[in-house]
Amino acid sequence: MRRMLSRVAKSVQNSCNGRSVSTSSERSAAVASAINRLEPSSVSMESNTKRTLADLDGPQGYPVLGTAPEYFRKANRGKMHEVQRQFHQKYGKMFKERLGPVTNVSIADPKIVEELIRQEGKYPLRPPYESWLLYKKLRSQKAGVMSAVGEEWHRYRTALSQKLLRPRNVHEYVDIMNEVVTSLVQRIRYLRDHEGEGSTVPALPNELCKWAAESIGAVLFEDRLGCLENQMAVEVQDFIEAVGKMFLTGHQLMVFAEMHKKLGTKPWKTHVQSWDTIYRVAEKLINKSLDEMKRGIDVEDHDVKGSAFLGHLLTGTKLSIEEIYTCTTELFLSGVDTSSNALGFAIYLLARNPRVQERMYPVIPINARVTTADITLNGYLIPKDTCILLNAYTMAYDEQHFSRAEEFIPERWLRSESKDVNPFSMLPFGFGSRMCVGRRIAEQELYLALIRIAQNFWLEPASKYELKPVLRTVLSLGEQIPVQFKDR
Ligand code: HEM
Repeated sequence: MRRMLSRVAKSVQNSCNGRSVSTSSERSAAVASAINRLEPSSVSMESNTKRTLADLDGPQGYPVLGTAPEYFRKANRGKMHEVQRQFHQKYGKMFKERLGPVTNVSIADPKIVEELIRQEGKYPLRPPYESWLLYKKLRSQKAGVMSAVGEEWHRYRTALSQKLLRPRNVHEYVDIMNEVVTSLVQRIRYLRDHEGEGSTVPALPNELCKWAAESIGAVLFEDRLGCLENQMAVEVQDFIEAVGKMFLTGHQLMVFAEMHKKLGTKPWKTHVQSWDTIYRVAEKLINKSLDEMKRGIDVEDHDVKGSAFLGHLLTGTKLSIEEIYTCTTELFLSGVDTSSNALGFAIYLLARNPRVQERMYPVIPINARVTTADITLNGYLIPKDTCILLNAYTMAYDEQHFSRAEEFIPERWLRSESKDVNPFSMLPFGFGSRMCVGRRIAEQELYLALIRIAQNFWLEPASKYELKPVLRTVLSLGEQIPVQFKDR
């Protein structure tokens, strides 16, 4: 981690000196993986108990609908993480609920999270939304690394991990990512001076989505998409909006997706249109990059290389061309809402406290697994195919796991201070062989962006706007961030 930071710092320094050096040849040692630090703790499997799902407590809910109406109540819309937290407060660290036809088990205790994850098989299963599967069937579209299951997923994952998770490979993108951050800083300054009031930047969350799209685009296509230009390509803005809508409607269609499809409801139609736009724009960008690569080969011009990432998928893996398109599309869309919201919440919190920590807003507040075999969890026999919700948000606010849980105490994450923290109480990128494949990319993007923003601006709270976070699969910022950017 220290090496990664020093590599990042070097690039930041270079960009401050107004130059950018290519350091692709530099060998960097592997960033210490959090996974390797996580040794199994003494978890009791309690296999001698006979408790089953029937013995597990939880909210009763309504006939047929179960607890679904609770989440669609006006006051609770977009706040599933809060509702889950309230259920945990009432029913304890493990409860069950029926969401329409599906029974879910929710857990919010690091020991139980560890117990679950230590029992994962070769192909961990994070449940894809039913609406995604319905869309793919409708358009005869293959699943990619985010949505595939079993052996298919494992093949994709193996092909992608080499480029995306090896620190040495990720470091090669530091300079281009840093150039993207330079554009972001310029854009913030421009919007603040020309369109903002009182040093604020209107619609900042959308600008941060553009930054995230530009940044992941730079990795996947090794090209600048122009998202942070005053006149950006309409198509990429369409893509960003479509990603937001796809995640929002995917969340809304979490229960009864099939029924929405049959009735042709508005969320279903929006969902389909959003996916169509996502695939259309991504395909165009991939085509452009592949054409460039071909042109370089045809004219034997070594300066025209196209994307090293796509080149690797084409020549270094056995993925078919269709699989390359699908996986690249899923990586592109996964990199937008996640990194942008993480950066936005960090900016917001920095403005309120320079010693801020972003864990207060884990952007994936609820992760999930489907059991691939019968298992014992916290003394309960959980059958195969049960959906388990891992409630990071609830754990983050639990005094049992974090003292003064509601306060900003960034020092708690210093190595010297964090020895009493159970690592399974905070897994922002998930865990195990199915953890976030973009983790190293996201960390590098965020270090660069936060360092450069802090170097350029003094952040202060603004009264003009209000933060209204909404859960739309990813915990998102809403329309505005109440922050003032003062020049340093
Ligand atoms: C701060 C930013 C990010 C956060 C907090 C985040 C978080 C997560 C989490 C919690 C998961 C589920 C892991 C699990 O089930 O154990 C995940 C999966 C995934 N993420 Fe990220 N992510 C971020 C950025 C990115 C970026 C930039 C990319 C694109 C390169 C990306 C691509 C993916 C993909 C493709 C998956 C599915 C992996 C699989 O199923 O094998 N993420 N992410």
